[in-house]
Amino acid sequence: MTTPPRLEVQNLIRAFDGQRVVDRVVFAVEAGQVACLLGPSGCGKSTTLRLVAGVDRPDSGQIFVDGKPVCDGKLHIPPERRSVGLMFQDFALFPHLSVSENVAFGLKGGYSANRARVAELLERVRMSSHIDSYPHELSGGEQQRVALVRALAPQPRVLLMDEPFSGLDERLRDGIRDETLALLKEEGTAVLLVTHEPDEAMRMADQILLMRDGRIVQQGAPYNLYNAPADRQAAAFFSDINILNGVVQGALTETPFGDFLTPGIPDGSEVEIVIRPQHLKIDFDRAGQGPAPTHENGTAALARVVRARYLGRESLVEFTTDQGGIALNAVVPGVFLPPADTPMWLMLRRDRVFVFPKE
Ligand SMILES: Nc1ncnc2c1ncn2[C@@H]1O[C@H](COP(=O)(O)OP(=O)(O)OP(=O)(O)O)[C@@H](O)[C@H]1O
Repeated sequence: MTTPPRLEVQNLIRAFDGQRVVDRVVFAVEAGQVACLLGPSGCGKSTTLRLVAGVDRPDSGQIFVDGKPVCDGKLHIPPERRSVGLMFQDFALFPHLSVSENVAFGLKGGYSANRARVAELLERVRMSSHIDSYPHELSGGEQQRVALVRALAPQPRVLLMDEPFSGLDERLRDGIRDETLALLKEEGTAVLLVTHEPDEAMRMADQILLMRDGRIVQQGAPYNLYNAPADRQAAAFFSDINILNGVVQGALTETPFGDFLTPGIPDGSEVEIVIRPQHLKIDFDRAGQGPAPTHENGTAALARVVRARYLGRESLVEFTTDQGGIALNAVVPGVFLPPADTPMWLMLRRDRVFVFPKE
């Protein structure tokens, strides 16, 4: 017999004032997996999380924990009986309780009956020396670590996290994210984490659930979402993008960068050819001569520099192609600041190009 997923959600629908903010949402999270609900503000991420937590009820759909229903058309198991831990944005620790008492809060028998578990968890997040401190004596990052182990102390089957790192200083964030991830993996908890930051989802998730207007528009490993986005908006969510517009003729679309295969799209349809700025190749002009076409990069097109800016780790160079006046941005590692009007040859890495019917 196969083990059911730790968390499974089937056809979840929730509407406010007749407007669906969660629309036929389906996903599953396995033990030891981090799934990130990712999407722009207002797309329904927090509402989905609240439904799973049990603090709100869906209009229809089912939620299962370890294969057992906790919510369906009739059944509504209250939040405290779902084996689900919560860690929300304002992870407020109880100010009148010490660190050890905070961590032991959800444990039967309190701190005195659970000294070993509390000590082990605090050790795990390097907070042992603060065991008797009170929340106001801790930094934001320290409070966050205590909040994490408080949520994990009762060994929930599923941990729900809503923008848990958003209150932290940016320099602290990466370290705490990595530490959190290591602890979650060790505990083997299934995690559903809400974020609107693609970088956070890429860093944390085994599985990204990309949401838009209440629906999950794509789900899969970070690599797949980045390298095989479902549509233009999904591509644009993870980085800036360049778009070349074209029209299909005989399963091909002609551009200054050569022809692109557009099979399955009817003749005369408009398409968008999308490429991320870091996937453009740039070559110098040699008296009007550019690089020869290649299988990997197609045909080179002559372009002029509009503006170049240094961004720290990389440089952003804006171009316009001579043919067709197409505006294209290229991201180049390090310092690369050619003056305006410099002619250069651009190529598109064919394996990094996405073709979508125009939306
Ligand atoms: N109790 C409610 N009553 C009416 N509308 C609500 C309620 N809760 C949420 N909404 C609406 O549902 C939509 C989705 O909200 P939700 O908080 O789930 O989005 P989100 O993706 O988590 O956004 P954010 O990242 O800004 O928190 C929003 O338009 C919001 O105004």
